[in-house]
Amino acid sequence: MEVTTRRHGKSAAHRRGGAHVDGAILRYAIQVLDSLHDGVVAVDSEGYVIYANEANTRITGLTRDQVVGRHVSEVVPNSHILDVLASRTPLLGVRTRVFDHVVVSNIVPVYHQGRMVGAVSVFRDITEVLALSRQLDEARNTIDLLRENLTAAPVAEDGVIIGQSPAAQRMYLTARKAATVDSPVLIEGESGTGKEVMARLIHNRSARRSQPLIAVNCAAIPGTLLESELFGYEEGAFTGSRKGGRPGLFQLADGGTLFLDEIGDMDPGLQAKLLRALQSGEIRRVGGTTVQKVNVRIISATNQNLAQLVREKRFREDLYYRLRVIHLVLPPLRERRADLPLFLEHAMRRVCERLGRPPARFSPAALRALMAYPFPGNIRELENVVEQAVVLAEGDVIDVGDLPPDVVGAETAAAGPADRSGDGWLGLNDPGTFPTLEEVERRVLEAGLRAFDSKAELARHLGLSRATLYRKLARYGLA
Ligand SMILES: Nc1ncnc2c1ncn2[C@@H]1O[C@H](COP(=O)(O)OP(=O)(O)OP(=O)(O)O)[C@@H](O)[C@H]1O
Repeated sequence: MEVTTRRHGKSAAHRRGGAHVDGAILRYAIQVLDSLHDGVVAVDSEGYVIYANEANTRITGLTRDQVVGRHVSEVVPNSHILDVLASRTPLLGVRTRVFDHVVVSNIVPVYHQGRMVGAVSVFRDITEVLALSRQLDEARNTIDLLRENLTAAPVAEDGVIIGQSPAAQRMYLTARKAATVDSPVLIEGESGTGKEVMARLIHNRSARRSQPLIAVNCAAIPGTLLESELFGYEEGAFTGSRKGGRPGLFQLADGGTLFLDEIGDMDPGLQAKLLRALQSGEIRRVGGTTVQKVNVRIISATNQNLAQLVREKRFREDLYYRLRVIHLVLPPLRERRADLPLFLEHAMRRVCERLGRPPARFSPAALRALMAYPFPGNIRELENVVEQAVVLAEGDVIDVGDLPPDVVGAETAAAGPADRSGDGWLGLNDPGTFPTLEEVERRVLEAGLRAFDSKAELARHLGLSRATLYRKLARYGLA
């Protein structure tokens, strides 16, 4: 390779005389190239490597001996140097993966006396930059998530716990919107998840709040009786009917809200009459001939899967869609563990007030046991457990011994070494209880939240970034 300087117009080799100076300058130039932080690889016009600097070794892990003299395609199969040789035009800012590094290169053809003699690639390792930018993205996501949580709904309102989990907050926002309109609302959820509480919250925030909210449990009243309960009856409609007849709940709720609990248990004949009343906005008393206009907002609830009842033809499809204009699904407590401390504290305050006792608190061990218990009866069961414990406790600290045996047993079962080590812990012994991967992930996250002091520690242990852990927790309503 000939190296010349043009500082004084003449070649330095010519001025200082011969090969000795060329050699010195060449050595100096090579020192310069080797001291660069960026990698440099030069190839001849056929693509054989004639030079690679030290940074190339640091970045690619390949020594000079492994590179120089070999064809560039053997060294880095996806190298863009060959493209430059073929096109004879520079390629700037091109990104290439070299083994486990990502580099960004500027590749230019080298000309000597008008003839292309090769190409040189100067590249920079951006692996770390990419990793940092990924971390920055994750940090941004976490900030967004936290900001969303901070600016979202309150955690409690009018004695109703909303909860902190994103699922609960979303549900609350839907309920708040539901309060601004008159459309029918269907609330689904297991027993004790707070369906009636939610219905009252919607009514109390709506323009109808000064009018009555009438609640009726459709499962508790036999079909024919329920019809006259809902629509009222005329005098003489049936044996034993009251003189002058009686107004129905629709009439009593006029201007307000009618809460139809356990709607899934309504018999098919009555379903048809209810649908007619909702479509026309008119009701007809049992035994009556005239119709009466009513202005009633319907909120219905069920702990059954109404869509499934529709599929089984046990619930009218047209009525289902009529009732389900706004659809709220209340999660069971086991799917919103992050909200458990709020519910426990709320129940404790209420129970102590009701019993006229000074405020009590849970010992850490009692709290751990409660956090491990699945509460199949949901918030209602949680309230009963707290009341039982407060009644049994001697002082103002509720300890494990004050909790019902079921609750304590659950923790032992969840944490017992024999259980945890065996496949039985996840129900892997039986196809009937065999979990999906999602269920396994959820259960591991739930257990992790109990086992580790902080989410940062849990994320580290699971080998997840904090943002990924937060996203997963949010997905399962555990954030
Ligand atoms: N968000 C909440 N905040 C505070 N307490 C609640 C909340 N939700 C429910 N509760 C309490 O839990 C108990 C059960 O609530 P609710 O009767 O509304 O449940 P439900 O889903 O309608 O039950 P069911 O299906 O058995 O009728 C009530 O005592 C209620 O006060």
